[in-house]
Amino acid sequence: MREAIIHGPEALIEGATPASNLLPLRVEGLTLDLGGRRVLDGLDMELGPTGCTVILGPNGAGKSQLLRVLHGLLHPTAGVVDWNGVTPTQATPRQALVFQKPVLLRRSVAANVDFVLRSRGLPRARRDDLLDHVGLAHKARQPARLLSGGEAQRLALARAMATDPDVLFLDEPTASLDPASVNRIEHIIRRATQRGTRVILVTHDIGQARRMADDVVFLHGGRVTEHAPASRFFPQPQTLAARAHVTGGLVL
Ligand SMILES: Nc1ncnc2c1ncn2[C@@H]1O[C@H](COP(=O)(O)OP(=O)(O)OP(=O)(O)O)[C@@H](O)[C@H]1O
Repeated sequence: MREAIIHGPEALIEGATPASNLLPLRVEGLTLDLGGRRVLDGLDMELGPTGCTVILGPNGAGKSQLLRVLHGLLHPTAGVVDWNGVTPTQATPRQALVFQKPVLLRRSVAANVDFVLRSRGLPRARRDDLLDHVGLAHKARQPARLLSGGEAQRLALARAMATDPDVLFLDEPTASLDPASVNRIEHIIRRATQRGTRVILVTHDIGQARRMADDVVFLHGGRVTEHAPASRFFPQPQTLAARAHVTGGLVL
């Protein structure tokens, strides 16, 4: 049996004001079967009110499917997902999920943000600030399909932040981006966290995990095998699998 090290919600991150009453998040016995396969297997965890949680784990561990269940896109086969008394489906409108491959409309950069603002009945006047915030104001009239990978990710972030979500899920937002683009996106995420947005980030970039994480959830075989503050996780991962993952070894 795998060792499970679960810690409760962390203290408030200094300087951050929780914008949300969706936290803490409590997950108990979360099980998800897909295509006759058990993808999440009795997963338990609890996330505190502020900061950035990084979810680490090898390919196929269940990280992306976990984000989908927490966000209410997939219904669990069994178990409890409790957003402070609210179900994932009820919580969905107050959350945003950015996929690894940004989903953008075949319209201009500006129209991509306008679409989100309009769909939520929010003033279009916010668009210029949002584009400025992600460094894309000068590309507002350009078709979104002509953006580079890093620019497209930043536009996806602008769209996600247009609704001022309480919780922002990011699934490998900087995969295959150059170091400067990674830096810009990390800066945007950090500012969101400082403003009180709760960030839950999946990444395979251990350097990024070290830079961004307040706490780390290590997922293996559809289970949380370790959950600890980053300051404790990185120097001393408690499980063999987490140790191997952090040092680039083979996770069995
Ligand atoms: N629709 C599906 N039917 C059956 N199995 C699925 C389905 N979708 C995902 N899976 C399986 O669920 C497991 C977890 O997938 P998931 O995408 O969550 O992994 P991950 O940890 O995000 O991996 P990666 O790091 O490679 O992105 C994988 O083994 C995958 O093959």
